Amino acid sequence: MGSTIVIKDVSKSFGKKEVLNNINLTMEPGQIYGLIGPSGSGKTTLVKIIVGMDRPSQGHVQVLDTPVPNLKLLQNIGYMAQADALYPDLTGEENLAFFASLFELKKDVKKKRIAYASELVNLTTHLKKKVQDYSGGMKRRLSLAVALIQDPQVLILDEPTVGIDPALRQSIWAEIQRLKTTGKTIVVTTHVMDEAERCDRLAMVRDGEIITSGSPAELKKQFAITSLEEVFLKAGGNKQ
Ligand SMILES: Nc1ncnc2c1ncn2[C@@H]1O[C@H](COP(=O)(O)OP(=O)(O)OP(=O)(O)O)[C@@H](O)[C@H]1O
Repeated sequence: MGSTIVIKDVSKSFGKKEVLNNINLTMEPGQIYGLIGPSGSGKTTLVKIIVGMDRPSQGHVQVLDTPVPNLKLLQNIGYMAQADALYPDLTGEENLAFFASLFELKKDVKKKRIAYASELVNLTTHLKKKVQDYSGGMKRRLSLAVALIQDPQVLILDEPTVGIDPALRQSIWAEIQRLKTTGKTIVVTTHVMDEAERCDRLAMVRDGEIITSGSPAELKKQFAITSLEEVFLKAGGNKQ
């Protein structure tokens, strides 16, 4: 098998507005990739194209050697969107059961996955509550549990820890690191620099282009500075 994700010459326009310009990236198993860049730079558009929710205007994407979009691929892609896509009238548990039912999971596996995912995001004691009564952070946590429910090979997390308190953020990151050691490919968009530090590779997106990429240490070296925050400000900040 080749790379998990191959993004080749991808551009995307909405009407006359070009949002992505000739993106090329490959992503390998057992690695965490961070997409960082200012608001509106195109990160969400890029991850939606990887998932197959948006189509590129030019270029193409392959995930697990399969051209995107492909319905079967969704069994192997866990996607946590920036906006929570949950059913407010259902309980947390019912939401998880519903999303689990979209995948080919045996009954006992499904039960275990629901227990694992709700435990991971610390929602076990709130599973019987309706989602409309959840706080914003609880909804984010449930969305993360949904993304993990089918034990996908590829995890795509769009700002996964926004609204999540520091202690839980630590445990979620510990789990992301563990999942990586099982060979999964993880893509995270983030504005949080200590999260960017935890990625193996970073791609900095600005105005729809990848202006630089490399490991956190490489980027710091390239810009001769010690913190990623400075890399962000130097390379990713407002255009002068
Ligand atoms: N469906 C759409 N129609 C028109 N313009 C869009 C659409 N989706 C995104 N855009 C535009 O594309 C640009 C990139 O948006 P995108 O959400 O990808 O940025 P982002 O880097 O993820 O931002 P943030 O960090 O704030 O989430 C923005 O200017 C946005 O307004």
